[in-house]
Amino acid sequence: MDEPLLSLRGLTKAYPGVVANDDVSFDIGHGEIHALLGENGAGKSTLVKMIYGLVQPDAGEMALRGAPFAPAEPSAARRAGVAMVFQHFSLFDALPVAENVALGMETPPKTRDLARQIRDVSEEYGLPLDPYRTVGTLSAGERQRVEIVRCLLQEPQLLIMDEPTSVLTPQEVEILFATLRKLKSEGRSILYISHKLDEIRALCDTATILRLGKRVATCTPTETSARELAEMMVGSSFAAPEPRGTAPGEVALEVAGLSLSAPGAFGTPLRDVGFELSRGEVLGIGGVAGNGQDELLSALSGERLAPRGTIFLMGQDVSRRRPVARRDAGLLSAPEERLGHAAAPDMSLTENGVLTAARRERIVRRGFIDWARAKGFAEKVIERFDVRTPGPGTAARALSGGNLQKFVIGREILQRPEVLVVNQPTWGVDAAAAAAIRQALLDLAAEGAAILVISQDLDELMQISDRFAALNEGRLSPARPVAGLTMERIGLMMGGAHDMEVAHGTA
Ligand SMILES: Nc1ncnc2c1ncn2[C@@H]1O[C@H](COP(=O)(O)OP(=O)(O)OP(=O)(O)O)[C@@H](O)[C@H]1O
Repeated sequence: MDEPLLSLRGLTKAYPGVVANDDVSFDIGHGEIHALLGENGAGKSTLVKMIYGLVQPDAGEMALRGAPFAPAEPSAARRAGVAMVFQHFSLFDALPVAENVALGMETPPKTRDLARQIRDVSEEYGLPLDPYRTVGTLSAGERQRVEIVRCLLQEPQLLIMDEPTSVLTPQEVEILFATLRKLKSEGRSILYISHKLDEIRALCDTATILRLGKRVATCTPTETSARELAEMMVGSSFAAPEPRGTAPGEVALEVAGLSLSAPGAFGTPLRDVGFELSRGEVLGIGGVAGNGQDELLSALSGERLAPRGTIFLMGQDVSRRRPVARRDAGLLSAPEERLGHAAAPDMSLTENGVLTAARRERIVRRGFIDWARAKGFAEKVIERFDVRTPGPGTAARALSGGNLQKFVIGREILQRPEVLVVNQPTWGVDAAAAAAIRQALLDLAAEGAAILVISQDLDELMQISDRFAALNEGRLSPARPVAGLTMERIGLMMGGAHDMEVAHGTA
């Protein structure tokens, strides 16, 4: 089997102001798990979009099993045996699994037959899924299974996955890896985009590294250290974040007895949430996605008002204050979903800066927007946080995911919050940029701000938090100092075994 499954030769794609892929060539073999690595904006998404027929190359060619391959649209790629699982799922919450799968098919079978096929495939590949469950009730990991099973029903030869583990628990990651290894054993190939270098080393046979749109190397990840991989991506070495060891000061944020009903049919209610957060301190909140993370952020930011007497900022009850008033008082936040929630996709970075910094940066005065000041602020964020973009006039949607994330977090940090609440601050951000964001959060804490980091990345929380608490079905465990916390204890906290201590204490 000398001939590769897919060969890429000289692929080039330019956008205004940036060459997203520059003369990229490499091969993907049969039965190979091939990692695609690179910093934010290196061109990974653009490359896989060309393979999947979503974007047409300006130059270069592809061959699938030796035959010319130039899909004009995704359905052509699918017919040729290429399937893709996106980072953002395209599922309808109100419909059951089987109907969601049917919607993506050109000639769907009867629901009963399709349900059987879904069961068969999900059992065969170890991805348990009930075809009749409503998608809105599924966890992020289960939704991803729907997308994977939908792809597997097409019997693909090449499965493209864009950062699949960012929404999964450690256990779910293991299940996914077992599935991918089974596909490999059947001779199918996988192109795997990820920023998690340890995972790539555990799973992938080969890795291609892109930097600034060019292929810089193709290597064997098991023979290359995570540090070497990261350095190939950035082209230099970078420093891991260092805590500064400040002693916590007075309490800046206090939450007590905070209960809120679920915001919609598929949300999570908050149940008697309480914690204290001091100046100079980083409190990490972990937990599996969908356990109240978004709801906690909206209650703290003021997007949803909380019952009186539940949220205190520097001793003042802000529970009934709206977002603008909370911002004025020094409580700033950055939600998880960067496009649509944290940033308005069609607005420029300058305009997106105005959205949250209007008052604190004195961009709006006497009802007028000072555009020079607005642009200056956006430029400052771009420069300080190394946001790769042609300039502040660029629309938010034209930025790569990681670069927009750097902008969204940087925009809040530069407003010098008293309390900063962030959800998934480094989601989809490459290793070097993630280290820079974490360092910026630690620096902010060292300057006396109180920081609440909600994240599904346990390594991140262990690295930067002073104390850790877990959300489980809308309940928050007591916060514990991170020093001395074992993985087993963390697992128990995430699983909701909050009363362990009490039980032991009274035994
Ligand atoms: N539709 C578009 N219009 C203009 N520029 C674009 C468009 N899509 C991508 N780009 C630019 O092309 C470059 C490569 O982006 P791409 O999304 O492929 O990177 P990536 O490696 O997938 O990044 P990330 O890891 O952050 O998702 C970036 O500079 C990006 O801003």
